Amino acid sequence: MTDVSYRWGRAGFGLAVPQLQVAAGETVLLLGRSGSGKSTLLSLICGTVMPDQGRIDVGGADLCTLSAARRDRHRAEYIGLIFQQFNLLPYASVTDNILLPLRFAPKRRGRVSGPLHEAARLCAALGIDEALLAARAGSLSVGQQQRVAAARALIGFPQLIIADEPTSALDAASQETFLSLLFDQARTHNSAVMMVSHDARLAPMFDRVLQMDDIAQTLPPPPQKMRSATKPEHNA
Ligand SMILES: Nc1ncnc2c1ncn2[C@@H]1O[C@H](COP(=O)(O)OP(=O)(O)OP(=O)(O)O)[C@@H](O)[C@H]1O
Repeated sequence: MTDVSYRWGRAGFGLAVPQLQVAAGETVLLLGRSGSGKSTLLSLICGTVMPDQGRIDVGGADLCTLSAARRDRHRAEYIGLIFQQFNLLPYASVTDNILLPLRFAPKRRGRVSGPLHEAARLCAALGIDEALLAARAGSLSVGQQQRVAAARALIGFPQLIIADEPTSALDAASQETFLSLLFDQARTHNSAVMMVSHDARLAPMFDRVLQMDDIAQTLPPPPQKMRSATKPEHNA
């Protein structure tokens, strides 16, 4: 992204990012204090919020030039998402959850010759027991759900995997195991991974570590209008 700025509402939190690039296959950790705008930045990269100015290139297209419907399709094709709460469909099976993005992304679907086989392969690679493939996603442990969410993001190997605090519910050893399994899969297909966390201890596992304070500026609040100077006074 280049020269991007965004403000929530008229006078809400504002963020400016002069330059941010992620190379193919790169793993990037984005660190920053609570409220510094990490999730806002991820929403801009995903095209779920549109910048007030600037360019955001994902998969060879400037998101700002796409209609809302094309942006949704573009996101499904080029970005795999792992949310903090995983956002799995609790009543659907593990397999159906993993296959879901392929419904909205024909190019990703085209890269998967046998979807059921690929879902099972990803599960095995990420340490999900084969017996769980038919289980309801909502019946799984937090650690298992996180791996299913990773398999869903990886299927069809989009160019970019975005992960918003996906390991915050796990202990340190489980976090490391999860990340190394995720990175092994992403690297085999040159998918980049950009992950947000509060936890600087994860830094050595990543190719590059970015601090919000170094890549983004918080915008000052817009000037208040001088309402009292123009408003007629009422005498009681
Ligand atoms: N939907 C929204 N509407 C209005 N303001 C919002 C919205 N989402 C976030 N903000 C504001 O943007 C600022 C940055 O929030 P954001 O969630 O991006 O930070 P963060 O670094 O991800 O925080 P955390 O680490 O606590 O998740 C906050 O002041 C927040 O109130």
